[in-house]
Amino acid sequence: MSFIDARDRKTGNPGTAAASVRPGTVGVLLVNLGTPDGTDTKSVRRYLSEFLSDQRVIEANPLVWQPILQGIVLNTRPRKSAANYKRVWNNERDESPLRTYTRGQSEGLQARLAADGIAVEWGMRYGRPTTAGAIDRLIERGCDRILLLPLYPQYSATTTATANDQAFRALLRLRRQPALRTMPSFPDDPAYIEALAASVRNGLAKLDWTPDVLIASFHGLPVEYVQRGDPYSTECARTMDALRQSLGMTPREFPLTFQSRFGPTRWLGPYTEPKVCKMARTGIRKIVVITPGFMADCIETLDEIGRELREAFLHAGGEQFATIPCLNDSDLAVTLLETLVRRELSGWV
Ligand SMILES: C=CC1=C(C)c2cc3[nH]c(cc4nc(cc5[nH]c(cc1n2)c(C)c5CCC(=O)O)C(CCC(=O)O)=C4C)c(C)c3C=C
Ligand SMILES: [Fe+2]
Ligand SMILES: [Fe+2]
Repeated sequence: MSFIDARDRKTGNPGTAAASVRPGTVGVLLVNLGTPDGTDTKSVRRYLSEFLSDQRVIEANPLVWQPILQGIVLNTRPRKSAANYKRVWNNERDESPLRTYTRGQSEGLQARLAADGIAVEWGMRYGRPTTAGAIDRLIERGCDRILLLPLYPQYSATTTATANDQAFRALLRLRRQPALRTMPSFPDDPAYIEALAASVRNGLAKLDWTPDVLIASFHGLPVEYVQRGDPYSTECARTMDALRQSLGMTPREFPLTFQSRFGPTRWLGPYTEPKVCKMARTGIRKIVVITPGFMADCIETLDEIGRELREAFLHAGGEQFATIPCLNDSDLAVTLLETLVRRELSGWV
């Protein structure tokens, strides 16, 4: 038995590899990070185990890292993370907000592209729905050309590259592969900056107070990864330069910070929480926080920023704290995705 046949059988979907392709259909696959299936410790442990075993995410030697992960991290972190996930969970759908918004983005984009005969599906890098399953669904819908769109405006090997890896890994199973095109990151694309600027303006207009400072908090990354060539921090800076210019703000009025530090190594700074607490202690009383690197609200924005950072700022002497939601499945987000996709499909449609 060949490798490919064995894998086709394993998916239980041998027909997708050959028979059902109607040549000519173009598909778009939105990929986000991933999320646990439930808020129980076991589901969170399973998810974190897959996520933190990815060598794109943790570059340490697996012979050293796996005993630490399995023996220490996965015996402590899942309980705390499960409690955090419970606080932000979408109980109506029994799923995490990240999954709800990613589905919403996919459905919104599908509605915009249906008349052009373009199929849209969504999947996750870790957990469910899987990237491979989403590719299978696109193939079942007749796609022989797929545009892969990792939902990260700023490129990082830890996010964009591993999403691409996973899609190409899924193709390993297939005898007849679709063509796969990957979307470049879009850190200062005018369509992205316009959507962010509009969301800032909308968010500020809803407040009956004016912030002393607007803070842009991005997910962090180990400094060492940047030193080895990851362009993430440069791309975050490009986003901020363009967004400040669009809003007519200075770095002092609209600083860039990094959140979600994990582990003992040095991460990109300044770290969001110490920076914000220092601001509170030095007389800044009212802040608004936006998280432009996240296309959808998730545990990192809703709990770490919306709850933990709020508490820390108020505790340090702050008086007013608000967050601006991520683009989520708003019209702004869907218009952004449609603009990026239509441009990137040039030559295919
Ligand atoms: C070394 C560890 C990590 C790196 C590197 C990392 C990079 C990175 N992550 C995102 C986006 C998200 N991360 C999310 C959660 C999350 N991230 C890490 C660790 C690293 N991330 C952990 C351990 C967790 C889980 C948090 C917990 O409380 O257990 C999420 C949210 C997922 C959700 O379901 O809500 C996102 C989104 C980016 C953009 C990035 C690199 C730039
Ligand atoms: Fe992360
Ligand atoms: Fe976090």
